[in-house]
Amino acid sequence: MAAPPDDVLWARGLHYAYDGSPALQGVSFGIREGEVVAVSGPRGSGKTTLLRCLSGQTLPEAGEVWFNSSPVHTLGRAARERLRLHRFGWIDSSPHLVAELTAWENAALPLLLHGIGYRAARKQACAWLDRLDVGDCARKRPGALRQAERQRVAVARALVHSPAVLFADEPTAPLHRTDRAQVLRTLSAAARSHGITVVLATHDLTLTPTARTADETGAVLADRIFTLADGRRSRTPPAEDLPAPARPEGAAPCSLSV
Ligand SMILES: Nc1ncnc2c1ncn2[C@@H]1O[C@H](COP(=O)(O)OP(=O)(O)OP(=O)(O)O)[C@@H](O)[C@H]1O
Repeated sequence: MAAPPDDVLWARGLHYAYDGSPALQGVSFGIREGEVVAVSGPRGSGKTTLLRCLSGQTLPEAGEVWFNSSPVHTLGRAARERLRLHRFGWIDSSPHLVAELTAWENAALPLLLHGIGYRAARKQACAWLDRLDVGDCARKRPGALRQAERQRVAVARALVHSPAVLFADEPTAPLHRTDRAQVLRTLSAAARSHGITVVLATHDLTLTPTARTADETGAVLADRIFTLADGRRSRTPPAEDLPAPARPEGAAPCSLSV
């Protein structure tokens, strides 16, 4: 099947089931280079499974996933791991940092795994921590950081090697309301300023009483919203593919120097 010409990452007819219970039922998806797409839907609608299939962590039972000209769905485990290490970034809802390493060492991990020298890796990691407003935490270990600071370190780690595609799975779920919008704006602005494509799984506004504004879910920062329900793409307006609100150059508002 030929790739859509403008899509950096695309999938067709994805099916996946856990022990016979379907999580994805024929989902197709595409994202252009530099685009920020929010994957929305209620709990259990298949957002995480979709991101895992798109990023090569999970092989779909049927369907195709292509990253540029690479057929992710047919690559072996080692090739998919290389793809994830070099071309993708991943942010989870919980910041899984290495407790024994400092914040900058955690942020530098992808670079160190790429074989970049210690000094250069530290410089790049500290620059990202600065951009994400946690530069003063660089020498602290995760245990000495607040949850929001740990999540910013995890964001720095996901961006430090300038991945082609960043997958963010409910990255603000554990944060307080006041931190959510700021972390999302920072993430979005950092990705946009570096031309990084973003697939952001975010909970359904209507089902999340703690999220009072679209800004807190990332929806307002996205170029498009792709809505899932029961493992299928939801066709229910108005949530499907809403254009982002008009804003200069499509950029998210952000006061940080990213
Ligand atoms: N490891 C697993 N084993 C069994 N069932 C699973 C597993 N992971 C997910 N599921 C089920 O698959 C379906 C889709 O789950 P998924 O986590 O992809 O949805 P989600 O939209 O990300 O949900 P949430 O917002 O709660 O994270 C759900 O019914 C879920 O219970």
